[in-house]
Amino acid sequence: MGFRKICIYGAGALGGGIAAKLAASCAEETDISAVARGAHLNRIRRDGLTLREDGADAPLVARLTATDDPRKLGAQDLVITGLKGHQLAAAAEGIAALLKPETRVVMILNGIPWWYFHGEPDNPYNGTQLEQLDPGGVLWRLIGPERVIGCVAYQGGEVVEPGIVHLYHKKRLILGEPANTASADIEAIAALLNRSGLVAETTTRIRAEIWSKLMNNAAFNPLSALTRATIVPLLSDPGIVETMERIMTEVKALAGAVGVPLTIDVAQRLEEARAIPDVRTSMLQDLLAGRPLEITPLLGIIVALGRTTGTPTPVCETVLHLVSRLDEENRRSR
Ligand SMILES: NC(=O)C1=CN([C@@H]2O[C@H](COP(=O)(O)OP(=O)(O)OC[C@H]3O[C@@H](n4cnc5c(N)ncnc54)[C@H](OP(=O)(O)O)[C@@H]3O)[C@@H](O)[C@H]2O)C=CC1
Ligand SMILES: CC(C)(CO)C(=O)C(=O)O
Repeated sequence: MGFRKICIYGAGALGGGIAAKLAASCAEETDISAVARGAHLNRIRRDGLTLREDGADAPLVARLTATDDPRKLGAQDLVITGLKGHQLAAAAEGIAALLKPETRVVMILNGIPWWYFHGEPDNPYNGTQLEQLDPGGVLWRLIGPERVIGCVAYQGGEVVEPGIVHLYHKKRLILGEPANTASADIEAIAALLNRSGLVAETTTRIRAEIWSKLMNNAAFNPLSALTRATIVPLLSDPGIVETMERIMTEVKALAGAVGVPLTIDVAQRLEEARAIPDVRTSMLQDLLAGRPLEITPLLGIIVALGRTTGTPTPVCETVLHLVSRLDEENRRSR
C-alpha cells in the first residue's frame, strides 16, 4: 500500500531523526507530521527540526507539521512511534486518534514490547497480555497488536537540545511482523526509510532480533545509568564487563526458555559492542535529563518472565532493584 500520510509519534532521538529524514526525502508525495511536546515542540515549530548526523557536512533542517494534539492530524496510513516503552500507555489515546482500519503502526522499541505474545498461534503464551508493559490493556484495546510492526534499532541518537537531534552509530533498523511473515508493508516501509538515507531491513524472525538487542540493552543501559558512564568507560571496567556478561547470559537463557534460542556468543557480543561510539545510552540520557527511566521493558519484564518460566535471573533482579531505586530518587529530585 502507498503511505500518503505518515505521522511520527514521539519525535525524540530516533523518532525525530526519522521524521527529519522522511520530511527531507519524501515530503513532496507524502504528508509527514510529528507529535512532540514542550520546549522541543516549540522549537520545532519555530525553527524546524534540526538533524545532525556524523559524517554529514551540514545539519539538515526539516520543516514539518508538529503538534502535541494528534487529533488535529487526522487518520494516517502509517504511524511510527519513537516513544519509550514506559511512555506508550499514556499516549495510547493519542495514537488511537491517528488510526483508521488499515493504518499500520511501527513501534521502535528497546526491550520486550507489549505486543510480544501476539501473532504466534503455536506459542503456548500466545494471546498473553503483559500487564507490566500495557497497564489495563490500554494499548491492546486502543491500538491492537494486529496493526503493529516491530522495530529493533541499532541506530543511536539523542535530543541534544530542544529542536535539535543528533543521530550517530548508523547501523540498522530492523522491521518485522509479529506473525513472523514477510509482508508488502514492511518492505515498503524499509524502502521508504532506505530512500531517506537511513539503513533499514526486514526480517521474518523479529523476536530473535528483539532478544538479541535486549542482551545489549539489559546490560548496558542500567549499568550506564547506575555508574553515569558512557560506553567506553563501561567496557573498560573488568568488574562491569563481568556483570554485563552475566546479564547477557541470563537474557540469552530466558530467550531460549520462551522459544527463541539464540546462537550469539556472549563474549563475542561484548567484543562487537566495542564498535559502539562513546555515547550516553538512552537510559543515561533520561537519567541526566531527570526523566523517568525505561526499566520495565528492559529488566522488569525479564525478571517477571524468568519467574513465569522458571529461569533464574539473579543478576538482572539485583540490577533491577538498584536501578529502580535510582529512578525513584531521580523522580523525587525533579
Ligand atoms: N536513543 C537511542 O540511542 C536509542 C533508543 N532506542 C530505543 O528507541 C525507543 C525510543 O527512544 P529515544 O528515541 O531515545 O526516545 P526519546 O526519549 O529521545 O524520545 C521520546 C520522545 O517522545 C516524547 N513523548 C513522550 N510521550 C509523549 C506524548 N505523550 N506526547 C508527545 N510526545 C511524547 C518525549 O518527550 P519528553 O522528552 O518530554 O518525554 C521525547 O521527545 C526506546 O525504546 C529506546 O530504548 C533504541 C536504540 C538506540
Ligand atoms: C546503547 C545503545 C545505542 C546500543 O546498545 C542503545 O540501544 C541505547 O542507548 O538504548
